[in-house]
Formats: sequence, structure tokens, C-alpha cells
Amino acid sequence: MGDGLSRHSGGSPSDDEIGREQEYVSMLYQRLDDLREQAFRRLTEELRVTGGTLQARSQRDSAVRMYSEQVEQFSAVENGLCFGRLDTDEGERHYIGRIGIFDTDGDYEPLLMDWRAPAARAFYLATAANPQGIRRRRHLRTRQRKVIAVNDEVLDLASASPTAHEELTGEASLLAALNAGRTGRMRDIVETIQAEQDRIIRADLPGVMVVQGGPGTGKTAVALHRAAYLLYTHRRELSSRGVLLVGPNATFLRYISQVLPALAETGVLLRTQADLFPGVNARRTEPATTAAVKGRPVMVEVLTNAVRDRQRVPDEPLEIELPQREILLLDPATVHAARDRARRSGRPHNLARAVFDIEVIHALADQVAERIGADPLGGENLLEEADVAEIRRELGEEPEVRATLDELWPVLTPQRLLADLYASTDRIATAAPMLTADERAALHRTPGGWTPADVPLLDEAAELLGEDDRAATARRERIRALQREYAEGVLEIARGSRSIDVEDEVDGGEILGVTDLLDADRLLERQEEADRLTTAQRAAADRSWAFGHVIVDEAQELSPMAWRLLMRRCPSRSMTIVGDVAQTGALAGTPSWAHALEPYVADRWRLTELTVSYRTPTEIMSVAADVLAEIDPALRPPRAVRSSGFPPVSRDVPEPRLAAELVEVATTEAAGLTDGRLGVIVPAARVDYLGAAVTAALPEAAVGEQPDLENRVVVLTVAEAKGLEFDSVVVVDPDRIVAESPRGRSDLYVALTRATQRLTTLTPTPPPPC
Ligand SMILES: Nc1ncnc2c1ncn2[C@@H]1O[C@H](COP(=O)(O)OP(=O)(O)OP(=O)(O)O)[C@@H](O)[C@H]1O
Repeated sequence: MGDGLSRHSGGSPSDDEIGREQEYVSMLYQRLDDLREQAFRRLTEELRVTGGTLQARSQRDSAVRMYSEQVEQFSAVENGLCFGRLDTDEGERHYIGRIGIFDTDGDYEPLLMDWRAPAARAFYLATAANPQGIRRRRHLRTRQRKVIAVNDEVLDLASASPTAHEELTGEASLLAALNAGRTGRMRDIVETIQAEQDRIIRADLPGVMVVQGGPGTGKTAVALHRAAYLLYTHRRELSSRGVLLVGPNATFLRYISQVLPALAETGVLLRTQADLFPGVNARRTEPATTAAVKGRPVMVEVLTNAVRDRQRVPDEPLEIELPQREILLLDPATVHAARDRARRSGRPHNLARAVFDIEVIHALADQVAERIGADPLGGENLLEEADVAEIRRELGEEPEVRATLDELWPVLTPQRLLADLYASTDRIATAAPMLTADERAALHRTPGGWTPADVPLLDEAAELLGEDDRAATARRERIRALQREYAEGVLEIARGSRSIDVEDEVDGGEILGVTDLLDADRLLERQEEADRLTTAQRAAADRSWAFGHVIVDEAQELSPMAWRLLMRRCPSRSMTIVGDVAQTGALAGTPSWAHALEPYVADRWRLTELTVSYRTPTEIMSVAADVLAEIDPALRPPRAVRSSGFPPVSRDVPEPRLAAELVEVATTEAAGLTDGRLGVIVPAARVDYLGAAVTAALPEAAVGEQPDLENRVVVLTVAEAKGLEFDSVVVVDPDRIVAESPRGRSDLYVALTRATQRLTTLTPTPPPPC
């Protein structure tokens, strides 16, 4: 605080001034159209050409990828292309926008500077106390292609007039963004990034950085802009290794899904924990207590035991009948020795099977050799070493022998191992003697789908088992499916190009679109020949992919087992970890960052903090602060940046009237929204009942798994509301929310801090029995 920043609105710049800016902005849009058209043209030309050498095809494939990405990017930055201008002390002007545009006709001067370029940084950091050579910062507000307002800040200490929010940059534009109605989709903040956020966004790539901040401090926004910044600044490195962003649930990923494309970045892989094991779609649900058991580090030992349990030694000798009715005997001591040998090899289970096979087959071949090569005169065995080797080879191909080996040391997929473990109380008892009877009972279940907490266990199992041929085949199939999706995407972009008539120029009048000449299968074939995939495609299909950078949002929710998985995905330990330990809801979640990170990086991680809440107004923050103090009196809430002017309302309602009262409140709140959204947050146990009441009265309300946030009214649980926000929020039955989980107070804190404007709390009296 206290930079003494002067905020001249510059008076309000005249209409002439807006007119001059309009001219410039229109020129930029014209350039954008030219660039897009050029990329369309090149894309369609590349797609039409067939044949040629392998190298030519491969080059063409790269070109197709490049031009289709360009077309997408130029379309994505349409809104708010240019949003700022810096006037320097030397009298230069720099326009700042979503991408860089250069004067290719002239001397390649930048017409628009990418917000991530070093020279654009002053737009976010310059203050009157430290103007960084900037005389004036101008915010341009546009609607579609029209300039609708201009806000100036003159960075001049002499005329400084301290305000309540001296630390804010571009206050007018910031407050306009914060007070705008929500749409159910997160917007980017590129026009109004604040200084404390900018420092995190542009922090160095290497190392583990934790971003701790209370609700609404912009952690998610910062994480996404950091991804865009890192891809811009370290393009070469990160475009080959990829960036992974992990969020808490599918609804949240949809909520944030438009931010990176609007920043012209499409290469970041967005995933929930449930999607991090390729080929598994973990949508099954289970009690929070079961997920908590599965998240504990002791599960490594449980899985190790479960694998060892599948490496069997029979109690009695086994008979193996060969085709000529010859019977071989495999005694327990031989199997025991083979198992020891295989275990000592240090290889994962599936790869150690080869060692086991060799040992057993050697012993069986010795038996055969003993019989057929015995010297009737009692001398040495008559068979040569080559004969014995041939016997081993034949035995190795005998179905009966293979069946016995499969039984004693089966090749397993992670799914098989885990499904068999969960399905059998005996297997659980053997693998998990260190768990309590209740914990073991929690693991027991019938097969049929996977839960998010299973995903880190599948990944751990995959490490213990090693990859066999089946896993590699499954990966190839996943890659093919993704390639096909990509091929269709490219053709979709090309279809859009039909309005630009490049086709008839090439064909002398015959109007044939690219998509008439090439279908997704043929494009896919071409791609496969060249074996080219986007980084994100390859990474999505490959469990063992090592990302160049990993960003985790709502990271406080991750269990120790989930951290193990993520650390495997990021051996370079270049990570941005974003969260708030006061909001931890998962029982196996993170009580402290040191606790989560020390096993992997000791104390080599850095903590940064965000201290200002942009979402939650002062009125609501003071209600939430009371709950925060109950969680831990040492915790401080973030400072709210603005007041909404709406004091929160708290009502006691007789339990039998709760649903009716909720409907009334929701109807009134929804009617009061012009273009915003209403969130109704309810205890998990009452979501069906209360959700049905609200949807009966307000049919546009969304409720249920993955509700559509673009609906005007959404009814959801706290777990589903994580990371989201609404203009108005109704929190129903806060006591029950607290009672539903040992982390219930944190859940209530999350619920209370989802509103940008208005908060109503409905408390049933007497409370319903839990
Ligand atoms: N500099 C900014 N300019 C404009 N809006 C901002 C800025 N910083 C944050 N916001 C807005 O504030 C709201 C809260 O941001 P965000 O969701 O990133 O916070 P968070 O810290 O992740 O919250 P939570 O912990 O509750 O999930 C969003 O609407 C975001 O767009």
C-alpha cells in the first residue's frame, strides 16, 4: 500500500479521443482478419495436396497443425483484442493486447504488444511511486469491435491523491469487471491483472511454487494466466513436454475451460484427478471415509502386499500333464526358489515374470532331460546342452506349462489387481493387516467402475506391475482415438474456411471444399504415416508422460496418494500449486503445504501469497471471517477489495417450511438478477429433496451431477461449488453442512464465500435430525 498512485480519470477522455482509439483498434481488427484469412488459405491449400515423399508428407502434416492452430488462435482473441495503451516519458505509445501483431508491410514494428512480452509488464506494475518510465496508462474498454470507454491513469506523484485502494492498478476497469454479472463461465483477467498477481504469473519456471490465498483472491485466474505466460515465454521447452492443469472436478474444468483459449492458448491439458489414468473414466462415487482410507500413504504398502500375494507358491507339488500323457511334477521348493529369484531381480511384477518363467522351465526341463537322456548304464546324462535348450523352448510353448505359470505368477493389469483386491475380503486381509477392521471393510466392494480415489491407486499399481504388451496395445488404441478426434477438428476448421473462396481460385471455378476431398479417416491415415501428434494428445494417452510443468488448482484437496501420482507426472518438479488450506474439504486433503510437499522436495519449495479478495465483498467477508476464526483463530481472511452494498441476510425457518421458503427466496433472488447467476448451496444429504423443490418452481434451475453452470439458477453441494462463483448465493442449512463432515467448517467457509454480491443463509429450526 501507499504508492501514492494518482488516478486521474484524465477527465473523461473526449469523444474525439475515443474516436482516435477506435481508428487504431479498427486497424488492428483489419490486421487480425488478414492474418486469419491467410492462415485459412494456407490450411486449405495444405489439406488439398496429397502424395509425395514421407518427408514431404510429414512437413505438410506439421504445416496443417500449425495453420489450424493459428486459425483457432486468431478467432479466439476476437473479444478484447486490444485493451490497453502505455505512453512513455519519451513520447512513445505501446498498445497492449491478447497477442502480438506486427507491421509486416513496413519495418516490422509492433502494432500490438502481447501482454506477456517483457515490455508490456509495466502495464500491470507501474505505479506513481515507481512509474517505470510510463507517463500514462490507458485502459480501453471494447464491446465487440467498438471502443466504448477509455480510462486513464496518470502516473504522477505530484498530483497523487491517495484513495482507499492505493494498491490497485486500473481501479475503474477492475471494479467494472468485478461488478459485472457472472455468466457461468470464468473470464480471463488479462486487462486488469494486479501487481501481486503479476509477480506470481511471471515467476520463474523451475521449482515448486505454492500460491496460498483465501477465497476469491484470484488463485485460479492466476494459475491459468501463468500457464499462458509460461507457454509464451518457454514455448520451445513446454510445447514438447506439455503443461498439465489439474482441477477438482469436471464442472470446475468446464467453468474455466474458456479462459486459456481466449488467451490464444490451447495446448494445456485440463484434467481432474478422475481422468489421470488413461483409459479409465472414474465416475463411481463412494463415502468420503472410504476415499480417505484410499488416500493414505499406507496404501503403497497395501498394494505392494497385494501384488506379492499374487506370486503364489503351491502347498503341494503340482502335476503338469504334457500331450503325450507325460506328467511333470512342480514342487513347492522349486516355485519358492523361482519366486525369490524373480523378486530379487528388482523388476516390476509383470516384467519379473520372465525371470520366474526361466527358473521354473529350467527345473521342468531338467526333469524331462533326466527321463529321456538317462544313461541305462548309469553314466552321465546322454543329452547335449543344445538338446536341453530345445526341451526348454518346447516346454515354454506348452499350453499346460503356460497355464501353470499364469496361475502362479499371473500377468496383471492395474485394473485386474485392484478389482480382485476389492472383491475379496481374504485378499484385503492379507494385503492390509495394518488397517483396522473398519478400514478393511471400507475397501471391500463389488466390481463395476472406478472412483476418483481409485485413480492414484491404479497408477501406483501400474508402477508396481510394470507395463506388459496389453497396456501398450491399449495405449496405441487410445492414441488412435485421439488422432481421429484431432483429424475431425482440423476438418471442422477447414469447413469454416469455405466462406473464403480460396477453392475456386485454385480449381479455376470448380467449387470443391477441402472436406469434399478428404475425410477424417484419410487425414488420420496421413497423420499416422507421419506419426505426428500434438503434445497434449500424446500426454493424454500416456500414463507415464512427464510434463514440463504441472499446475494444480484447489490443491489442498489432494490426498498423499494423489500427490505421489502427480509427482510421477512431473519429474522435473516444475510446478505451480494453488490452493487454500483453510478450504480443505477432503478428509485425506492437505493440512499444510509442508506436509504435502516435504516427501518430494524437502524444503525446496517457495510460498507466495495472495491477500486481496476480488470476489467476496466486505459485507460477506466479515460473515465468513467468523467461520474462519472457528477453523483456526490464527488464520486471517483476505482483504475484500470492494463493498457490494448488500448486507448478508440470515433467516431462521421452521424446518417444515424450509423447502417452501427456499423456493421463495430463490425465486426473488433469481428475479433480481439481470444477467447474473444464482447458486443455491445445500448439504449433500438434502440436495435431491431441495433440488427437486427448486426445479419444480424454477424449471430453468440446474441440479445433479455436473450441473450446467450457464443456467440462471444452479443447486449444488459444497464439493461441487468448489472454485465456482455466483452473483447471489443462498446457503441452506449451514449447521448440517458443518455436521456432514469432520471438515464441515471449512466446507461452510467455502459455501459462504461463493457470492460476488448477495448472500442469504437459511437455517432450519429446530434442525432436522442428522
Ligand atoms: N485482477 C483481476 N481482475 C479482474 N477480476 C479478477 C482479478 N483477480 C481475480 N478476479 C476475479 O475474482 C474472482 C475470483 O477469482 P478466482 O476464482 O481465481 O479466485 P480463487 O482464489 O481461485 O477463489 P477460491 O479459492 O474461492 O476458488 C473471479 O471472478 C476472477 O475473475
